Parts: sequence; structure tokens; C-alpha cells
Amino acid sequence: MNIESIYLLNFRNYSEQYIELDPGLNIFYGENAQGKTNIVEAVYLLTMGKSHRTNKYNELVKWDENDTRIRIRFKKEDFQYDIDYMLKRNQKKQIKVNDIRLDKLSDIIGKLNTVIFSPDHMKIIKEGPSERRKFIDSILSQTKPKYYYNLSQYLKVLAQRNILLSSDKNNSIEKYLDIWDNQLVDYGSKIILERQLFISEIDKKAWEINKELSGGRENFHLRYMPSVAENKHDIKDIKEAFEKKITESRAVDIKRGTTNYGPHRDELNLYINDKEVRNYGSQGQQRSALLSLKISEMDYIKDEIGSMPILLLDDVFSELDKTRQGFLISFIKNVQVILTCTEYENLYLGDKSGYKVFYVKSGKVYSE
Ligand SMILES: Nc1ncnc2c1ncn2[C@@H]1O[C@H](COP(=O)(O)OP(=O)(O)OP(=O)(O)O)[C@@H](O)[C@H]1O
Repeated sequence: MNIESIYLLNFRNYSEQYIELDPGLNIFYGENAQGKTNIVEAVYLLTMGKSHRTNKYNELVKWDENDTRIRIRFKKEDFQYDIDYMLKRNQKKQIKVNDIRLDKLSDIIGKLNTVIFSPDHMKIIKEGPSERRKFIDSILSQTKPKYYYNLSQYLKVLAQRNILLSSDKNNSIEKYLDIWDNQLVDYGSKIILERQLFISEIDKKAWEINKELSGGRENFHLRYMPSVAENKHDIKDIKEAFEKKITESRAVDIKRGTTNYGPHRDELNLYINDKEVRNYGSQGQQRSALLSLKISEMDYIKDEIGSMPILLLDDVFSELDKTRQGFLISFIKNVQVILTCTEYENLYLGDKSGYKVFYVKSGKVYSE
């Protein structure tokens, strides 16, 4: 899969910009705050239908303008696609694929496939479980529309259940809880099962990559720790265990005014040589762990959709040492890459040939 061109109109600090990309490596360099990440953001926006750094859509529109438009032309398995994303301040977004308007904005997910890697992703390793759940959910949503559906339904039901739990306790809420509990268990169990399958796949891939990266010294493993139905691998068993837990915890849920069990409380633990990377890993081990996860993510998407996703390396490549840069470069031989950096002369590109370099300055891109 590769992007042929990107067109930006009044997007962030761009007035109007057309960029033709190389099918291989594309390097965008320039000083800070010139508009490099904005390009990555535009591509990610058309991957997931939302920005990777803000939920406030008005921020995407150029300050003195009222609407913005992004058009990306890309090729996927010999088919050419044009995705148009149009946003007017304080109004609904519109997305078209090959000039046909999508009914639901979420239908955009899965068309253009990308893997994004920025310094912010270190949170996956270093911070709390919600970052790791986000990591899992974004990959599964991109590759399995049904997962995305189940997850959004689950989150809606969870929000309703929590509103009920935090409402006036004098009224009888139990009979309404029964309705939400059934749906919570139904959607939640499907999410748990998909996450299990996904993590066992990623675990194998990441173990292998990390082994190579560490010269055989390290055993990197991922362990999924669901808050319900641990060690259950069949949808029927998961449902039963979830049902039991939600019934048992009802009194506590009512007392605390929130739902204490379910996939929204799941954890994904990461270990190197049986020690948690988050607490015991060195800086280098944490970086290698993240790199292994990101490469595994690409490989997983390729297995699922049949073609390599596009890699978005935002300000991260130059942060890796030569060994890790070399490792990444050897892995991404046949991948389209959009790479941003402040200086590109010192990047280790191995035998990667045929790349394009763009200089970014004050919301303008100059092809070199
Ligand atoms: N809605 C907007 N309208 C106009 N300009 C904007 C808007 N949103 C952000 N900007 C400008 O975009 C620039 C930031 O762009 P970007 O985040 O792409 O920087 P960058 O080149 O990646 O820098 P760094 O190397 O520091 O990450 C800033 O100058 C900011 O003021």
C-alpha cells in the first residue's frame, strides 16, 4: 500500500499544499514548529477518522479560516482510492471515498492503513494500562470492523451503566441494571476474546524481533490480564465468568457509583526476562520493547489485510541509536515511510535507496 499524493487546504499551518510522495522513504525535515507533524497528523486523520493528538476538531482548521480539506490518493492492491476529509468549524465532518460520501464517519477506518510511531508512544511502555489498551484497540479497530463496532457499543453501554450507578440511589435501579448488564457482558466478552487472540499473535512476533534486536539476550513477552475471565478461551466460558463477576460486584458497583470489572479495566503486562519492563527495564530495553511492538504491529496488519501498512515515523527515528535505526531500516525495505526529523544528514539509512527529501518551513513543503 502506498500514498501517491497528499493535498491540504487550510489544514493547521498549511494554506494550500500538494505533495507527491515516493513509494518508499519520504523524509520531511525542518526546524521545530514548521508543520512536519501536521503532515503526519493529516495522514493519521484519514486512517482512523480522528487526530492522534487532539479531540478538538476546530484546532485542525487554519486559524483565520472556516473550513479545511484533506485529500489523500493512495494505492492498495492495485486499486486507487481518493479519500476526502472535509471539516467546517463547529459542523459535522464529511468524508468521501472515491467521491462517494460515507454514511458513518467510522466507515473510514480500515481503508488507509498506517502505523504511527512518535516519542509519545513511549507511554505504551511507561504509563498506565489505558495506554496499552489504546495500543490494542487502535490496531484491532483498523483491521477488524466488527471489533470496532463491539468496542464502541461496549463503551456506550458502560457510560449508560455508570450514569445509572451514580444516579439517585434511593430509587430502585436494579431492574434497569439487568438490561445494561446483559449488553455489557455480550459486547465485553467478544472484546476479551479478540484481545486474547491478538496478544498471543503479537507476543510471538515481538518475542522474535526483540530476540534479534538484543542479540539473543532477551526474552520479551506480553501477558494479557483481563479483569474478568482470566484463563478462559472460549466465548461461552468468558461470558459465564463475566456474568458471574458483574453479578457479584453489583453491590460494590452501586456503592462506588461505577463499573469495576470488564475490558475497560484490562491490563497488558510487558516483561523482559520475566521482569516488568515498565518498572525494571533500562531506557534501552524500554526503547527496544517499543520498537519490537511497533514492528510487530506492522507485521500483524500485513497478515490481516494482505499488504504492508504505511509507517509514520514522527520525530522518532533520529532518537534511535545506529543499531536500532539499522534494524528498523532492514525491516522496512518494502514499506512506504513518512519520516519527520529536524536534521536528516546523520540518519542511518543503510542501503535504502530511492527516497525523497522535503524541506518544511512555515507551513510550506519544498521538494529537494
Ligand atoms: N489551526 C492552526 N492554524 C495555524 N497554525 C497552526 C494551527 N495549529 C497548529 N499550528 C502551527 O503549526 C505549527 C506546528 O506544526 P507541527 O506540530 O507540525 O510542528 P513540527 O514541524 O512537527 O515541529 P516539531 O519538530 O517541534 O515537532 C506551529 O507553528 C503552530 O503554531
